[in-house]
Amino acid sequence: MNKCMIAPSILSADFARLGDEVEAVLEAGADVIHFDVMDNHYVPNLSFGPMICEALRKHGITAPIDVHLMVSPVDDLIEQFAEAGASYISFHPEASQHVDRSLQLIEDAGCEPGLVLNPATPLHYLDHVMDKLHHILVMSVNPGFGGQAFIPSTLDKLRQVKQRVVASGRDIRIEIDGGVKVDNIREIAEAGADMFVAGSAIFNADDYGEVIDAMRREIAAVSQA
Ligand SMILES: O=C(CO)[C@@H](O)[C@H](O)COP(=O)(O)O
Repeated sequence: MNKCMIAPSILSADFARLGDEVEAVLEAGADVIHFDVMDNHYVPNLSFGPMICEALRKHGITAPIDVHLMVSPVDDLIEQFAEAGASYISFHPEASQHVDRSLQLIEDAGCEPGLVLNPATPLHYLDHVMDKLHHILVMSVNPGFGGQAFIPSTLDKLRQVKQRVVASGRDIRIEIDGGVKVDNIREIAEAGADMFVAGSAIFNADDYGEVIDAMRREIAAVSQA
């Protein structure tokens, strides 16, 4: 497995200065830009679509863009995000009529496919599709808003996802999203995550680099233990 990745969620960025904000977190050491797409239907909030993703690419952002689709239906947006410059695209299985087909559409569009599991979404959604997954995103809050508190029961869920990934023998990233902070990232890493989405913890700080460095130190403490 490659190194652990820090993925700031731009949902907590200053939208009036989005290009500069994304450059700033990348300069501060982020690996991936996490892009939360909300449709005010699958989740009770509305965020941004493919035009903003394309604008970031035009602004010169070359880092991977990790698109998290909180939308229903799913398939219509896949091609649009691939054309807009998405690198990874994940969706919620209960929002897709045909999960295998949606995963294949992402792959065919040239992006890395992933599935997202809400805190109460059963793991059986992973059955029969592990061979198609590049990443599994475990939500540690209910989707729709930044700044929520981490739900502790998702640690056990992470451990179970990790077991499934190990049993599959495949190199599937395990991503965690929601309420990730410097003071809980170590136990999250211990439970099996290797890609960490953090919105408010990074963008609400005065010094993005300080938070990202502190997160990396906490994660490194697990690998050295
Ligand atoms: O997908 C979501 C929320 O639906 C997340 O990506 C949040 O944006 C993470 O924000 P913090 O909990 O880190 O503030």
